[in-house]
Amino acid sequence: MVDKLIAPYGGTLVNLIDPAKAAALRQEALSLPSLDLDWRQQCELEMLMTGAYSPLAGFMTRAQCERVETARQLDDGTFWPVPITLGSRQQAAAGLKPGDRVALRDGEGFMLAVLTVSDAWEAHDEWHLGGAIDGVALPPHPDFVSLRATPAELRTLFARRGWRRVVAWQARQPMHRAQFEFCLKCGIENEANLLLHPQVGGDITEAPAYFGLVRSFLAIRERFPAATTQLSLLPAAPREGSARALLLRAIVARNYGCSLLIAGGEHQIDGDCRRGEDLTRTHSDLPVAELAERVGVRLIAYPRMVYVEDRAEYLPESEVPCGARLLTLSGDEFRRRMRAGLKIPDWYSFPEVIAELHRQSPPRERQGFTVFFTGLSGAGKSTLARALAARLMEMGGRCVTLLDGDIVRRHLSSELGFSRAHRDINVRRIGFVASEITKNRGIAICAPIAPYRQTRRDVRHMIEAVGGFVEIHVSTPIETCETRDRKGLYAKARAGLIPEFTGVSDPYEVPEQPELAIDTTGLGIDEAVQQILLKLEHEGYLR
Ligand SMILES: Nc1ncnc2c1ncn2[C@@H]1O[C@H](COP(=O)(O)OS(=O)(=O)O)[C@@H](OP(=O)(O)O)[C@H]1O
Ligand SMILES: Nc1ncnc2c1ncn2[C@@H]1O[C@H](COP(=O)(O)OP(=O)(O)O)[C@@H](O)[C@H]1O
Repeated sequence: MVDKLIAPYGGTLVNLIDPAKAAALRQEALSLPSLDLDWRQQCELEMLMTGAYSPLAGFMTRAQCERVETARQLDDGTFWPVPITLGSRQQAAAGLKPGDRVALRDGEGFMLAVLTVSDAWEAHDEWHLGGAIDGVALPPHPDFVSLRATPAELRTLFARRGWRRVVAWQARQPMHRAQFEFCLKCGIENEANLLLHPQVGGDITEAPAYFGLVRSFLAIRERFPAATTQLSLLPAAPREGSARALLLRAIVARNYGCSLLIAGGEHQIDGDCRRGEDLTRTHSDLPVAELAERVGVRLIAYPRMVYVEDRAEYLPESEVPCGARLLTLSGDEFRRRMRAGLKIPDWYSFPEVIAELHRQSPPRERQGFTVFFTGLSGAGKSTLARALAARLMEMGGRCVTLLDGDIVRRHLSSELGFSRAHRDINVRRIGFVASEITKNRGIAICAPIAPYRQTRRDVRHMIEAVGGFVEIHVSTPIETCETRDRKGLYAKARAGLIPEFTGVSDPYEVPEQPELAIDTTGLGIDEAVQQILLKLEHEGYLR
């Protein structure tokens, strides 16, 4: 049995923040240029400053990157698998040269560190900066404060609890029973403690699923023996699942005090469980296990785990008795059931974990969505939007917001006209408000002309990230609209009294793939609304 926690990679744990110097650095930064880091760069900086990337003490220079790419070595010959770099497209980065100092800030201007530039080069339309870091403060994380710990803090905690051999589970995905059982088994077989280290680096405003992930870990933590298991958040940004990235994770695990790392075991988008063997052997161009040994961390390949019904337990496939009845659920089937709100069997995942995932992304009928009408003036957008809102409110149980053109132009866009630029601003504002409503699980109904394809596409992307988006092209031809001419605008436009009038003297780009197209010529309003309701029902938005 080992008698001490594994030493950090390179021997000493790096800590780039000296609180005694912070005030002086902040003062100096008043006269320094600044770079704003995006969330990914902030993650990398945090990993450097806390020593998770020990022995690195800054971003790599070009020569160091090349050496890592070709020989996988740092200057002193230490093995290192991936370049750690800082690239920026900001103007402030362009003029920097070796010897310059630059303040690194988060998107809000909060100061994180000062970088002393030792190399600056241009590649892929970006300025790359290498150099040493003087840390001022870690990026602020207002969420899950009690679950955050630096490598030094975790090491102190482990030492206090008498932990000497720790196995890490670094995951970007929720843990189900197969992974749970395997982690338990690893702990027992290796006489090791377990660090559950979900990888949570990301932009929380863009990826709200992160909260559900962490809550699902809080739920499953209760299933592990409390005395031997620790849950903490790893502020690392996602990387592709390559062998090199795995080796970097091994270094990170070591710096956090772990001498064992479980490799693989997460569900992939393509539906199958990624197996440790895939990473350590089959798909690798590197002798991964050997290199991991140089890092000092033993990789434990996650095998294919199957549920053996007769024994009511999970086993690695290789240990399954001959002829045993097995149960499996593919990743695709799991996601289909989650989307539809169907039951997930208890043998697959713990009910409290599923409950957290459901809370985070409820089935479609409880998600927010936006119905986005687009079409010419007089096509019937407002009429249909109002009638649809009324029908949805009549059904009850959902909050419906109508963002009709008139309302928006009065309250949000009163200063705007009808130039292309102004129409774009108008439609993007509508999209932003609708995305907030959708994110908070309401129904937004929008009815602008929205004549430009690209703008509509951008709005769709923004909203689809947080819920549903249903585009309805009210495709009533201009002849009908002009005959209706409810407000007399077409007559005025033809007479040249209104410039830039959509369909007359301004373009309307027809939607290519709307969820629904409705020509209201000779169609009753009720019939049209019925078509929309059927569509919403069919897509799963309505019960
Ligand atoms: N030049 C010009 N072109 C088109 N429409 C005009 C114009 N000038 C005023 N109006 C009136 O404004 C309404 C369209 O505003 P929107 O906010 O929906 O337009 S846009 O999406 O920003 O293009 C539109 O209302 P609807 O008839 O309800 O579509 C018109 O009544
Ligand atoms: N099936 C239908 N759907 C919507 N509007 C219709 C329909 N049939 C006739 N109309 C009439 O067409 C006009 C559409 O005007 P409006 O809804 O203000 O259009 P928009 O908002 O697209 O400018 C209204 O006078 C409405 O009564």
